[in-house]
Amino acid sequence: MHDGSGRIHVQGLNKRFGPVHAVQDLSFTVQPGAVTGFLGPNGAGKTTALRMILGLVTPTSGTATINGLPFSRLPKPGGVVGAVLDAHGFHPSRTARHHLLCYSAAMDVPDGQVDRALELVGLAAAADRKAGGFSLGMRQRLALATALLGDPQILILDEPANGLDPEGIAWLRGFLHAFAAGGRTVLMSSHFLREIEHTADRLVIISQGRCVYEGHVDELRAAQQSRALVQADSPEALVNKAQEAGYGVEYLPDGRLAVLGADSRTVADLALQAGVALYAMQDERIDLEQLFFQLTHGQFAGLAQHAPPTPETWARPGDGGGV
Ligand SMILES: Nc1ncnc2c1ncn2[C@@H]1O[C@H](COP(=O)(O)OP(=O)(O)OP(=O)(O)O)[C@@H](O)[C@H]1O
Repeated sequence: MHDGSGRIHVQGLNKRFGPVHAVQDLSFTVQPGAVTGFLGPNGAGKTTALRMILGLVTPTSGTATINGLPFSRLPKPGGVVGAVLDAHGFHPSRTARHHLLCYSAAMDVPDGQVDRALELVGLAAAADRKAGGFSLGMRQRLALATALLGDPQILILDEPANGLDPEGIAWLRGFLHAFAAGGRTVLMSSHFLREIEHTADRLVIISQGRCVYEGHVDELRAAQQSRALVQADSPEALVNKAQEAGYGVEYLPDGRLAVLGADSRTVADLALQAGVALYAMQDERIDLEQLFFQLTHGQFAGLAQHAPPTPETWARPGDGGGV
């Protein structure tokens, strides 16, 4: 039964495993009607946080609630949350349908939901094939079908795009968008911003167990100002015109101008108004991946000091280096 909220609320969550402080004072909210990407480098604490939300790991302190309740107190949790933490736990000799029937019986869900779930994830044609012969992409879909059995309000997916080919990623994106557009909630983890930036509407980025960003993907892009790089025959006249229009301008060492927050089309219009000829224009795109590295820098600090081996490391004695 859906109560119309579909909100996940994490407040001051901490988890220690002996000396490892896996999740540190983590707070964020996941809203319904959107896909929220839960992002962080390897070891950032994503899986631990998801497991705490799902009541599989006990927090050292803090709370995680779904629709205002801890997972363990949700009435009929299968109808509220469907989760995929691992797409590998299938009995290899069981068919996809048989696998789902085992779960539907355990969840007290009508058997009709099995065929619906297989249809929803595009596995209807493979329903009677053994899961042991499934590709990684098919296993991901079967895991998703399992999560959908209870017709949940919320999907929590740990690295659902892992191992998917581009077609599989595009399919997953369309699936999750439609699910969220119907007013439901998606929380999905990933360690690649690129993999998630066109799927997620909102982002929660963590590093070393702490939240370093929570907000819309577009806001993150906007935080990194774009700029147009131009070569002008009369830079001073263009600078004056751009400043009049409210744009900041920087002189680059190579003689070009960088007009901050503008695209090349806007700068071309300004140049036309100022009677300035332009010889070259380039839009500098916002590199979200770079921003992600900056935000999670602390996590990589130790690794960065350990430079990868050089080609000399692999040279065998007596190698002349020629081919
Ligand atoms: N059961 C456990 N016992 C001890 N340490 C653990 C346990 N589970 C996780 N950790 C540690 O907690 C930290 C966070 O791990 P976690 O798996 O939550 O990160 P993650 O962001 O999901 O990483 P990845 O993207 O590599 O899966 C890591 O240092 C990990 O080694």
